[in-house]
Amino acid sequence: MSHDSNRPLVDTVNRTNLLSLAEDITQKTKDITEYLQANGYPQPTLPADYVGYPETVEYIGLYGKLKSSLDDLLYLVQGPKRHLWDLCYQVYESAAIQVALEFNFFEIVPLESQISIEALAEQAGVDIDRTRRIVRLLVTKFIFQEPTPGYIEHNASSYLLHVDGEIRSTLQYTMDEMFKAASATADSVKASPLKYDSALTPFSTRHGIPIFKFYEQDAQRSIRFAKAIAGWSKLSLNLNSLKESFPWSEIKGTVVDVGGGSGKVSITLAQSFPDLKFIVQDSGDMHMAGQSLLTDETRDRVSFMQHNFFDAQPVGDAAAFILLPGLERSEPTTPLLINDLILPPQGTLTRNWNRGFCQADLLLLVICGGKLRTQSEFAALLKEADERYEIRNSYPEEFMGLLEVYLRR
Ligand SMILES: C[S@@+](CC[C@H](N)C(=O)[O-])C[C@H]1O[C@@H](n2cnc3c(N)ncnc32)[C@H](O)[C@@H]1O
Repeated sequence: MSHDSNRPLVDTVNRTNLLSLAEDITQKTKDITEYLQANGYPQPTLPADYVGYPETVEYIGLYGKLKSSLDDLLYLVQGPKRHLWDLCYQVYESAAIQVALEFNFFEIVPLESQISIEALAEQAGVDIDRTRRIVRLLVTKFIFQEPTPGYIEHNASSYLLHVDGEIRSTLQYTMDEMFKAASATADSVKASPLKYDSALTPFSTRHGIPIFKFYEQDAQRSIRFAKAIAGWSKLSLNLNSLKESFPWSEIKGTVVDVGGGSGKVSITLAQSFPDLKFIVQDSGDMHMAGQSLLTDETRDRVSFMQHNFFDAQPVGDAAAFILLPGLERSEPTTPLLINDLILPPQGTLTRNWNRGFCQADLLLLVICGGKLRTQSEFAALLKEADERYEIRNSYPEEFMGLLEVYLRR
């Protein structure tokens, strides 16, 4: 989605009037209903296995506008005390999801039928009392349902966590190592209130070592992290926009995907551009998760290489580098493609979109002392590394931005 479509439109709604907001919500709901009808989508009724939501730019835009008004109405109707009350309880809701994930509740509850809470507890190896209390809180948050007292079945969200191991990994690593790291954020700021870097992060405050050292030492969590990154792209990122934002069919040869994780991006590109080969470089054990993502049409063209991107780049003569370069030894036309979020200028986004960017920005702070950057901040950072870097194109597509950078020769 281009940011233009997210910019606040001239807004005639009185956002501090309940009925004015409610009428706006009715109108925006009608817009969605009409969009679904006109484009042949069913109206959502949410059976557990329902996955029919359009993943189109138009639908995401319509949904975002409705959500903004729903948020405004809720805040107006509940007021600050209830709002702060809810914020406090978010911690305990996360605690419940943490236990459900750790003890495999999502896989234990069968796909098509109910299970008694007793049987769930027994298979999970947790006492009935705590199992019951945890699932009952989750049911109120649209995770599982309890159609008959004492019996649990999937709703659409828990169903997705049952069937999709990558999305499940995204929730698991978030509620495990990342949630623990996030809870050490104030401690980390206290330890160094006026400056931060990639060594002093909430993650290292909580776990004792920086994030990628942590994964180097823990093969199981490293594989889960690779799957989790692939899961993120299913939940929020639109890989299609990456396919469209650069003329991949015009380059020939090998693309080096630096810090490419499990290779999800390369494999997706390889499926659409059969003339390109990819080398996925990563310092961790990510390739183990990547092997299982390969398909027959991509197996010969996507390879994995363990490589620390702080060491000299072993591949020269590449067609393109995603993220970090070995540009000196490649043609001057070889682009460095930085695939990252590009922060739009402040004040140009709706609150929903702004929240999404701010959340990702804090995630980077917590895990590696990183941050989101605007295009001009990227330009300044690149110049710090080498004066000759030039950004020639940018595609600030929602959460799949791309900067096309060249080394001037
Ligand atoms: C957020 S993930 C991105 C994965 C992939 N590019 C994607 O978009 O799906 C960052 C990746 O960088 C890798 N990484 C971190 N430090 C590295 C280093 N020093 N050398 C190589 N890879 C590194 C991590 O192992 C991880 O897979």
